[in-house]
Amino acid sequence: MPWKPSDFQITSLGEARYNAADFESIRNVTSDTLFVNDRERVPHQVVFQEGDPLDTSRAFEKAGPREKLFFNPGEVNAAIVTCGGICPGLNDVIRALFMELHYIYQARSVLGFRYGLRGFDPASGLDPIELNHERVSDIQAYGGTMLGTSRGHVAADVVVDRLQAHNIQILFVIGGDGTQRAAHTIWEEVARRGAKIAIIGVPKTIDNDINYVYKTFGFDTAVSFARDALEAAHIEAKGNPKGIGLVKVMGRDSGFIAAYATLASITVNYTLIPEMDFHLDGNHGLLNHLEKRMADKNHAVIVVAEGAGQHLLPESERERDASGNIKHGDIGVYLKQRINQHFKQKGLEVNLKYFDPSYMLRSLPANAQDRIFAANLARFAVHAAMAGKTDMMIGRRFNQFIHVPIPIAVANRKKITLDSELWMAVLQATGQPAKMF
Ligand SMILES: Nc1ncnc2c1ncn2[C@@H]1O[C@H](COP(=O)(O)OP(=O)(O)O)[C@@H](O)[C@H]1O
Ligand SMILES: O=P(O)(O)OC[C@H]1O[C@](O)(COP(=O)(O)O)[C@@H](O)[C@@H]1O
Ligand SMILES: [Mg+2]
Repeated sequence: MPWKPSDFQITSLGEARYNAADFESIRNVTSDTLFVNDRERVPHQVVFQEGDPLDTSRAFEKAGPREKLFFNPGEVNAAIVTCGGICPGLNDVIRALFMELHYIYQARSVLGFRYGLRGFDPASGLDPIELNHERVSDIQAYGGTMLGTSRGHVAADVVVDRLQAHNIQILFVIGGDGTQRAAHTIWEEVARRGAKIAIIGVPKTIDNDINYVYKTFGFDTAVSFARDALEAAHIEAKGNPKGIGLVKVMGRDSGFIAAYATLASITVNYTLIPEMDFHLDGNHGLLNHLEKRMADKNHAVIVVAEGAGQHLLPESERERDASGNIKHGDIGVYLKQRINQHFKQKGLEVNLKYFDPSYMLRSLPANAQDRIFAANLARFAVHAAMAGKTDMMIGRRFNQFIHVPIPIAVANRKKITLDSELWMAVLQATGQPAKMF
């Protein structure tokens, strides 16, 4: 999508009306030097040609506590909702949002809407819960989200009716690309009504496919778990005559989990991701290559992302989920069948062990890195909201937390490019051919 200067402008609810320093609790933790002003920018690119000027026309607002606030914190009723698939760290975000709102800004109340956008629909019969210290204090120890989540459409006017009925001034929307699109439509409805409600996105996805967040929370935890699965597959492959370990991991449209788990484990011989084209048959196809490797090395490990090789599957297997996302056919099971069939037809022995740890790596509590990152996103989200920013998501680039207008964040999905350093590293670590077709 082409960038226009106006794309970079963060939407605000209006002029700042309060001084953060007037509020005792904020003054206690925020020194003057910590305040970030609205003119501080993080450039879109940091690599440039010597002699060429750095293009600063495309830059993001730097996130952080503002000296001037739009809301009087003590009058704020905030709400939180988690949408889409679960992910390690969701509870850390909820907990940190509550703690920052309650203890630092001393907001009046924090409500948690249940089971994603569905919780806003009166027809669902789901009432929001009032969060307090006791309710959130230990939730980080558990995977999933204490609020529940869901997929499926709920009209923006239904959501805004409910926000207004509860006199909410700030809504934190934790979710992936679909959720951020929903957040944008909610903001459009808020703006249409001229309501003073800030809509702030916190990016969440196990697939790590959201732009302008170098890595989403939960991704690190998922990669560690996927690495364990790859190592188990390697042990099975080496421990059995003519062993093949085949592991399917999540990654609907982007193969980041497969790629990073490959690099973390270095036991993988073939990494198959949605971004690559590959064939099974033919001279250059995977099966022929695998046959040669098995003759040579007697074992192999393959990791496949769930969205890889969909062109190989029958069309009829493709459905959509309640949110409209394509439900992929099971490439893992298909590969298992085709590999077994290939070796059987050739009269060659093979012992294939199939691992499908996909849901397991989403449901874990966050590891140390993800916990730190998730809580930081939450803190920066509260700072942005209190300053009256809206229709934006917290991102992170070049080690800086930034404000990303939601339309920019969802304009493109983050994917692995096949000429990237990441993919070169995967090719080097696996030794697989750059083309398998
Ligand atoms: N384009 C869209 N406009 C409005 N709401 C959307 C849109 N896409 C998804 N949603 C809603 O956002 C929520 C989460 O979306 P989903 O795609 O399931 O997960 P994720 O946010 O993790 O990508 C669902 O309730 C879905 O209906
Ligand atoms: O079965 P579910 O819960 O709909 O989730 C499956 C999908 O969720 C994901 O784990 C993450 O997707 P989201 O980021 O959209 O939540 C995908 O990798 C996977 O295709
Ligand atoms: Mg999504």
